Amino acid sequence: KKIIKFKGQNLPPSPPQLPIIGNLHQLGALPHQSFTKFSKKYGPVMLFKVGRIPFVIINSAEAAREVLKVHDIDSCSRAQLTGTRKLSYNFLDIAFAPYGDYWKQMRKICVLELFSLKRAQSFRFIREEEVGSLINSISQSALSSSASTPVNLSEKIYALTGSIVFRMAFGQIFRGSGLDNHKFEKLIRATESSIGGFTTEECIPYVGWIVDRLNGYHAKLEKTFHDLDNFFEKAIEDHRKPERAIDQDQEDIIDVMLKLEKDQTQSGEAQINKDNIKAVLMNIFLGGVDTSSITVIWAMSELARNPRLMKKAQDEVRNCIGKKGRVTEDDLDLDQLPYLKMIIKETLRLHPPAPLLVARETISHFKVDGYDINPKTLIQVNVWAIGREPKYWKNAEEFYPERFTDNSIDYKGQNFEFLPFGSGRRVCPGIYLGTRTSELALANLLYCFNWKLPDGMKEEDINMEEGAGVRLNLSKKTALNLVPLNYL
Ligand code: HEM
Repeated sequence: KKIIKFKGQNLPPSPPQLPIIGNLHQLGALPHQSFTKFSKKYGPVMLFKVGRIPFVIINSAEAAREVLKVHDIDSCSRAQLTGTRKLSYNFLDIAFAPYGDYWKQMRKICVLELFSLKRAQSFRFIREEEVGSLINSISQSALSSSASTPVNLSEKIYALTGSIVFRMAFGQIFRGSGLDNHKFEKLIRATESSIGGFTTEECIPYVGWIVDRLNGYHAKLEKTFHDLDNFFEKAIEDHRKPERAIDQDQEDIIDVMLKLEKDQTQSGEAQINKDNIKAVLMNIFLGGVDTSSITVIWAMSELARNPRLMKKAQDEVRNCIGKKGRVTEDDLDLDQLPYLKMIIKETLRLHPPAPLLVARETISHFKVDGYDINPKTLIQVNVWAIGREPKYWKNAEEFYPERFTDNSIDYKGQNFEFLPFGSGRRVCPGIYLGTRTSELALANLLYCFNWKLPDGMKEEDINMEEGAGVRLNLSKKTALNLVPLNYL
């Protein structure tokens, strides 16, 4: 039937497939890297199959523009997968909800209420306090002599973004929530590994369920759901308690969602209920914690490898801030730290936290680069490959923030050679929140400390390999350990 259906179509080229599994064996541990290699042979638009599921991989800015701009509406749904269905309370979230009226409504709430500029700025005190705690905790390891001990910066930065997102979503309850950083990280990792990917049964019908049963997929999914749900349930119920009275400018995400729920119930158009709130909270954890921490960790790794850039960045921040003691968000607003912002851009170019964006599912037929793309095809835009393509970037593999001097290339989704936040209808709504957190943390790390490599280590020894295994986000394989020396 399929041969008849697709007869006469010009499908994108594919590497040879094996029966049943298709191209599964060719994806490797880091699929974005495998796709980049294959595109040298098969071109910028390729068709892969994982079992029976067709994926189109986009590896050029021109093709990305065709998909995300020209055919945005034809390609802006999401696949309805088992793990995602469960953890999103049957697609009541924003990130994984299929395109339709429900998603449009949630996206509107998200843009106008949850992540608006005003709301994001109201969380400023949280970001500044938590960055302050990070600096204090590093200061304890940083004696002014060379006897300081290395700190595991990866762990510290992850704890920072975790605490910020936690407080934004739940108010003050992190430390009293019964979850410590470690348990919290485990829960997020478990959620990440169950979401966004397929079960074997989805790829290989009839027999795949045996593999899912043997590897305990469903039991793990149930446990993750149960842990997450218990936690959200308690947080929401705590917020409903009558004794909770807070000022409007101190509202967290749960407060805002509960207020919307109440308003809608009163006006008789109830759309939001507890499950919607839980699903949105899940998105905020997945979208907000890893992405910003990964950005700061890669940025510090690149700078530690390159003392010239590290000094230039520190000189900029220190000349601007003087003896004030801390960098605040006012300093970021005043456009006084252009080099710092270029470092964040360059980090997002070489190390985009979501190297393949979030897979989109096509709604209708369209053509890209002359190839037919059919409905129900998954599309993955390889922004990692596009960000390293010599056609768009001179000395593309080099970390060189100066490349952003005097040009208007930005990450907001209009420059298709640089798409760390995606583009079009599904573009990340957390751009401001994500970049603010990363900039503030990096600026303070550079301002407050001089950084040395642990004894016996040279710049070229810093391991810059990417970590495999997590489906959505691309972290550094090994932790970054550096020795802090107090500057002030
Ligand atoms: C450096 C930080 C961040 C990066 C690099 C990033 C990247 C992305 C990317 C690539 C997408 C998919 C876009 C697409 O499908 O075309 C996305 C979607 C999303 N992000 Fe972010 N993100 C960041 C921070 C955040 C933060 C802080 C939040 C919220 C607290 C957030 C919430 C979301 C949500 C809800 C979506 C789904 C949008 C939809 O499908 O309509 N992100 N993000």
